[in-house]
Amino acid sequence: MANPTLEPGLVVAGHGRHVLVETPDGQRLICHPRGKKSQTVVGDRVLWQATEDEGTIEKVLPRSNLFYRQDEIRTKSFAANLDQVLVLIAAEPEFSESQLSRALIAAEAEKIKPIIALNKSDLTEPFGRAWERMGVYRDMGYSVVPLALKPKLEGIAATELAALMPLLAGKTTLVLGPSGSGKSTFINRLLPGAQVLTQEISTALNSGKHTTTSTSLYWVDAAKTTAVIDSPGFQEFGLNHIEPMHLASLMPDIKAQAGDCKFYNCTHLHEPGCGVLRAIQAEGVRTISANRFKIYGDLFAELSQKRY
Ligand SMILES: Nc1nc2c(ncn2[C@@H]2O[C@H](COP(=O)(O)OP(=O)(O)OP(=O)(O)O)[C@@H](O)[C@H]2O)c(=O)[nH]1
Ligand SMILES: [Zn+2]
Repeated sequence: MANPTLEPGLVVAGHGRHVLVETPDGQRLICHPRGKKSQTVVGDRVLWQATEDEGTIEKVLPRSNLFYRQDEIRTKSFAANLDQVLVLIAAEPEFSESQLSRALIAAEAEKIKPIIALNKSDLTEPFGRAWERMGVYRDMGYSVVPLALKPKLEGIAATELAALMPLLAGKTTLVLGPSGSGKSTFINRLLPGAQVLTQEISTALNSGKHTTTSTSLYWVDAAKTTAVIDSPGFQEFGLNHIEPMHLASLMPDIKAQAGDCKFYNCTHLHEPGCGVLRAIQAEGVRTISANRFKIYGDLFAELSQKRY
């Protein structure tokens, strides 16, 4: 039997090694990890033990998934136990297709469903161009949702947000995106009180220091069935944890053509009888865009470098 003094909880915010744990009755308290090694992330289900006024994390329960990126020197975990990842990009600043693809690949690798949201639909011209660029992602089966999150744009904003809500309902969604895409605006549209909450959490976790928490989980509904997790904008999205030979299977457009390659261990870069290269060289309708094939090739090279 489990130790009776261990209480269950959900990690709802994290800053460095200190986390905020929510108990089943809705209380929140600061917890510290026991020992140096235990790493908790937002979304973790844990068992904690009360100390004088705070708590220690005694155990992290098994995760259904962990969404993370990894560069040469370190692993950066975003969150655990996710149902889906909402990749929020915008008409402006222009997003990098390589960064978008990396986020999608990381999600596929953990079998987490990605949804793409393209914000700032009010900026008609750049939005039109961006929407067109998203065509290949729609073709490979991803949901691409238009958004206008800026509060002033009540008309479109309300309709588009309403259209997104059924996709979020009953799920835990990590919101991910480059700086300036509108992540804070999104959280504040969904939860008008979120800014205040973020501030309170920051203050609690940093003992008043002026730094923001890195990641927080917000309940969207009173019944606590729908949650969104925000995360800080990222610059680099390393995928060092992915084997180069596994890459094609995580890119739906490449995967779709990789079935009839002559060699079972085809890298899809130079082999004769390669289905991917055939698709790239085909006249007429392109099933793999030149951009995506370049991203594949660049990533394959990057992931094939000596690992540490
Ligand atoms: N035109 C337009 N601007 C928007 C829209 N949504 C957000 N913005 C603006 O885009 C800018 C960036 O929005 P934020 O919500 O701060 O973006 P963020 O993703 O949280 O950025 P970081 O905090 O840097 O990660 C702000 O000036 C917003 O007002 C939109 O639908 N249309
Ligand atoms: Zn091939």
